[in-house]
Amino acid sequence: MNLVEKIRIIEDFPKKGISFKDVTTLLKDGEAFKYAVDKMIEYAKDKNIDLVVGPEARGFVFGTPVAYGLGVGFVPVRKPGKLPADTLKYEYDLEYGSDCLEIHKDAIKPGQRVLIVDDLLATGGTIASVANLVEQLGGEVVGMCFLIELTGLNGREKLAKYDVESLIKYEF
Ligand SMILES: O=P(O)(O)OC[C@H]1O[C@H](OP(=O)(O)OP(=O)(O)O)[C@H](O)[C@@H]1O
Ligand SMILES: Nc1ncnc2[nH]cnc12
Repeated sequence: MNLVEKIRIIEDFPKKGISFKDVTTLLKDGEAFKYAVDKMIEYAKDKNIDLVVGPEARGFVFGTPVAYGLGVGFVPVRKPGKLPADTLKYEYDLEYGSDCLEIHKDAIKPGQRVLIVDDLLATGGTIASVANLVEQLGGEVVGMCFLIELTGLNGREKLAKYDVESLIKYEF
């Protein structure tokens, strides 16, 4: 199956100069969605994963079916103020300003093997922050899997010490 055909590209969204890769057109195609999730499961199945971790919001959409397929739990990394129990916070820089992500302090036990899943790797800022939170809790990031990678933004450089997989690559 050619997953590229399932991604809608909207130029200059959400602002001028951004070529937005819309995954909703893939998600609404059951066969394509299953194929993409199955490919992610295939990548992870021999890595002895204990937990899948995904960032809000599109990381939930791909991370939860991958966790289900691997027969393991899913841990959400959320935007500020959304998680009810004690959290660990990580603030990271954006092109303009900064953002913050949170994880429950009791979400990961030291030594657990973690797969991080998200829909898209751009600058790598989000997932580098997710990996930092996982490692602060003693988790071991044994793989990262994305539906889409924007290779021109060099997100992999931020993730150089990790095993990174993406199913679809665009330059930008
Ligand atoms: O590699 P980066 O430069 O960090 O960009 C990639 C992130 O950007 C999007 O999340 P965002 O929070 O923008 O949107 P969402 O809430 O729709 O997931 C996307 O889902 C990735 O998580
Ligand atoms: N170009 C892009 N398309 C969709 N989601 C994104 N998140 C960051 N950059 C993106």
